[in-house]
Amino acid sequence: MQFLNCLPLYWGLVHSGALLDLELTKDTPDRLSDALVAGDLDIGPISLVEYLRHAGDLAVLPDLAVGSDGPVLSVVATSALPLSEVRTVALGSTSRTSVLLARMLFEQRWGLRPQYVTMPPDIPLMLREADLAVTIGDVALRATYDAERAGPGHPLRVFDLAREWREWTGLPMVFALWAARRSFAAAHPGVVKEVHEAFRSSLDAALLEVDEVARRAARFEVFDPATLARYFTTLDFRLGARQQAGILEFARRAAARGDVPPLGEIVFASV
Ligand SMILES: C=C(O[C@@H]1C=C(C(=O)O)C=C[C@H]1O)C(=O)O
Repeated sequence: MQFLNCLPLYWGLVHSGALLDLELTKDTPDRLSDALVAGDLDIGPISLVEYLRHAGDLAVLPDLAVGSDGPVLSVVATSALPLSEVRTVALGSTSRTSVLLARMLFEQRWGLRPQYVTMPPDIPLMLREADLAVTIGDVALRATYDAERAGPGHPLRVFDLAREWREWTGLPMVFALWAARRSFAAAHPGVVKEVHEAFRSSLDAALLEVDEVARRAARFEVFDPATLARYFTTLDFRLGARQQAGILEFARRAAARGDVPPLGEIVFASV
């Protein structure tokens, strides 16, 4: 995914030369999700909502996710107004899960009924059309840091949607996971295992030397090394019991609203 959040996952692939014989694809999460579902990708990251819509066709790679157990810094609602005065909401077009999370929070947690419009993820443009903007990824991370740096004088309020979810449910939020199409996993178990191992060890290596990863990444990103190191260690890449409980709770609430079919169980690929 062409977001900073995946850099630790891909970091070690470059060093180890793993997966060089596979074709790697880079795109926004919404497009990668569509490609996996359509069968144009065999293994890839998938936004949680899209997983829930197609769980029957997919096998989840264990122990790999993009989420957070508390604030995530890069999934935010931004507004010049207090929430109670928000009437219109612009939802960023690269997100599937965070925009549904935002709707749940508005409607079920805060008891508000704003009008929604979907737009490309550009906060100034979104705030020209709507009272509040929901964005993910690097744009959202920038908004968090601008607000932190400016302090109380900042004209915009920034709401971290993973923090809101955690306060609401007591659980981590999982935004994306990795999955293979089940037909592919059945036909090529060795490839799924190899890809899983490559990602896992890449991630472990990156998190072990996170300051070095942040320092190098800062050379070609707008964020400084300390900011990047904090972000990489804020993200939760695990898919353990708590994260799975977070997924099941999100699935239950999303199904109750009619946004996704009910989730039976999470079927994992054997690796
Ligand atoms: C934490 C993030 O999670 C992302 C949120 C997604 C979504 O809302 O659909 C999809 C992929 C994840 O990368 C982020 O992008 O900042």
